[in-house]
Amino acid sequence: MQRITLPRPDDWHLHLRDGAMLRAVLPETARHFARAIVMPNLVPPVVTLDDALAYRDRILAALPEGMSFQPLMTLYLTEGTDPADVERAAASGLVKAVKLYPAGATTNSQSGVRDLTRVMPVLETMARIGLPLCTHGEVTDPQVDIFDREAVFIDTVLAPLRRRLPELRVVMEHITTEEGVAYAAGGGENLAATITTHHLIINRNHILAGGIRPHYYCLPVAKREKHRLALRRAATSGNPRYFLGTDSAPHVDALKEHACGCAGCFTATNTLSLLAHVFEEEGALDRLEGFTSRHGPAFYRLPVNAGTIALEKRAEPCTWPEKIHAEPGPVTVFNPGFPVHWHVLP
Ligand SMILES: NC(=O)N[C@@H](CC(=O)O)C(=O)O
Ligand SMILES: [Zn+2]
Ligand SMILES: [Zn+2]
Repeated sequence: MQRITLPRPDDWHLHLRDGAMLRAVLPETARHFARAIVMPNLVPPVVTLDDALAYRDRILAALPEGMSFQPLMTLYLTEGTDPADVERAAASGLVKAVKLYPAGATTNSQSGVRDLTRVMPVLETMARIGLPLCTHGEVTDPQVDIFDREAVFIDTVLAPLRRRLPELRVVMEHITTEEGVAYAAGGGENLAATITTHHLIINRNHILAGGIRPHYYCLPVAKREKHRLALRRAATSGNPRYFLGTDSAPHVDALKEHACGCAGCFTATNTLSLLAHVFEEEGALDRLEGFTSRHGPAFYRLPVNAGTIALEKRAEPCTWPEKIHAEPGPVTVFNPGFPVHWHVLP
């Protein structure tokens, strides 16, 4: 029997939603993760420090008795964001990043940024105080093929921005391409990238070949196999530029299994077991703790968590509920499509 022990992990990109959905999904994350960077794409979005503090209170109120979890808050960058509010938010110690959604790029991104020049005063403030910018790195130009939108974002938005403001600290969220892997590798210490669990497991065939599988549809959409392999090499490389951001994104089944289905994979429940499986396949189990527990805190300038979590490889496969039952409706748990034997110990 094989066993591994990790410093308690963190999730550097998570969607918790609000209200009844928040209550249903929060325990799935808090069971295994000590902290998470909580995405601000609520309706209406979490824009100001006051919004973030109120949302943080709702998250803590939704946490079941006996569980501990620290939400690391983010602000949703809009063209009306006030640099002084961002500076106060950073000084509060409770807001750890600002999130850039190009308007129209993904779920609830309508209030995002259309013209980067309008947010330059905010970005200059963030560069000065060292507050990271988390990016949903896809262009929204309908002329650009959806499979190219990340690479085009890097060339036409991110690289020019970083040349203009090299001190700005940037996290490329949920990278999905070899171009993303390469750009993050060469970006120096002000740049990092999160990688999701599902993008290490599925490529675009999983979504489209032999029938359309809406529960594998997320944004950025999974790409061809060579990109998945590049992500696996990056995640298991030991390079501190890369760390885990699950992008676990619950949507009720009725909205996933729909003529115009929502983007998002819900992986909070089984992420750690899946990651152990992937890292073992890559012969890199010893590097799992860097990815889940050390590289993220190093970038965000936070301590590594004091507690630990153990996983054990057993002959019998893990079992998970097929769905989480939230009051607004069931949420399908990500199905990797193969048996997984790494059990998280209670
Ligand atoms: N990743 C997704 O496919 N969906 C996310 C938004 C996002 O992270 O882009 C969501 O909020 O549902
Ligand atoms: Zn995103
Ligand atoms: Zn996300």
